[in-house]
Amino acid sequence: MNSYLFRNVSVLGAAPTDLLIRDGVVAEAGAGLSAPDALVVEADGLVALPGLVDLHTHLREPGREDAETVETGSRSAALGGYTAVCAMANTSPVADTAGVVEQVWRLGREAGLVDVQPIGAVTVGLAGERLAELGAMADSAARVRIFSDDGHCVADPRLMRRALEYVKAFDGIIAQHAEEPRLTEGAQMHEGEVSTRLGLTGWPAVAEEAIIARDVLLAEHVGSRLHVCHVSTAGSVEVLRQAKARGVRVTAEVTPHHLLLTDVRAETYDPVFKVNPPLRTATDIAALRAALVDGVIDIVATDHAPHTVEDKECEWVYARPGMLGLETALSIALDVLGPEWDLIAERMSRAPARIAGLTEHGHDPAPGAPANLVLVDPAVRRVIEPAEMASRSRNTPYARMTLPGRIVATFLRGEATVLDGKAVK
Ligand SMILES: NC(=O)N[C@@H](CC(=O)O)C(=O)O
Ligand SMILES: [Zn+2]
Ligand SMILES: [Zn+2]
Repeated sequence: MNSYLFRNVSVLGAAPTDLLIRDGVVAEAGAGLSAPDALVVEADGLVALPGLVDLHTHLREPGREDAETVETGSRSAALGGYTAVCAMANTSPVADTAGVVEQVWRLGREAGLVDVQPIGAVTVGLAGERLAELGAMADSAARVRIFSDDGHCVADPRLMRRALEYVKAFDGIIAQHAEEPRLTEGAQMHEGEVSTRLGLTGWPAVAEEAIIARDVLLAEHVGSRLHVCHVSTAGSVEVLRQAKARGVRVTAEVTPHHLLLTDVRAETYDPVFKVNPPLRTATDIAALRAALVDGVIDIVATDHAPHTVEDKECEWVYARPGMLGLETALSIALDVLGPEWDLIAERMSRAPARIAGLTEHGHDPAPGAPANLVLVDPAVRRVIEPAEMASRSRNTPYARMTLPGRIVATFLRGEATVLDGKAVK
């Protein structure tokens, strides 16, 4: 096992110091450390953060290895500064059995670039009809604690209630894709001025808000934990604000793209901007940003959703919804929040690690902490080139945009997964 000595690193923006990484932990911190056996990383100008944790990643394996694999998605994650990702269940076959979640978990260990924590499906085949074997997935080697039918909403309120009740026994969470399906039939983009002008069927904000309102009431009624995926509207923020004020056990995420891009992008008819929930308005963005700062929204999660060229470079109405996110998330956060390192560490590492129960992750780099961390150069501005991404897919909405921040190095349990901005394996 290698040891590393970071010279003159700024831990979360503090005055520069040295950090010694040894045996998988941060062994020492302080000025002028020496360790003759350690590999030296000259870290002037670099900021050390706890390794990022993504609560919402689509790795596509098993079933759509042409779009992403556990390995390529893990590499994408490491390059984005992540040390752990939660893999969504909408694979083929669906991750609705102990067998499939164990397979994904094992593939993650084999790739060895980030910790891959499988999410289990709530219902068999994501069909929304009967509960999947939640207990068996929880007891499996993958130790599943988060369950989600993401891509689909658990629309049946009785099923949602039973799922919330069921996972309470092992402090599990239901992560809901909040979309009332009857209100979004045929929907192509946010329902508003732009959809009217373009003549595309709208996805109204109320389709999200109505499900969140229902679910916080259900979670309150049964005393269970609810997590709301990809919150996208100002109205959702208000529902969550009220629920949290009443003490409902609800957490919520926002994606980088919903913090930055609006429905006006649909004017290009470029399906790279087609996503679920859809890009909303500037008013929504302002509310989401404020909620992320004040804590009504707990975390940033990427909803990294790779799709092949065939599924994406076609007419808007035929294109699959979804965008890449892992390799650009920290840059978007920096762009949106500025160098607010403590806030970024909280929303992108500590809080998601807490919610997911990933106890090895989300620790600030300090003596005794597991060495899951990332070194960022905030001074660099980089041009996003889809062809340079490690993801097997190319559907980034940020192509050719200039964004702040470069991930210089990522460490998983004290071993580099990224060095000099390049994946180690
Ligand atoms: N976000 C998306 O537009 N697509 C996701 C599913 C989802 O997150 O709902 C996908 O799996 O492609
Ligand atoms: Zn979703
Ligand atoms: Zn998703």
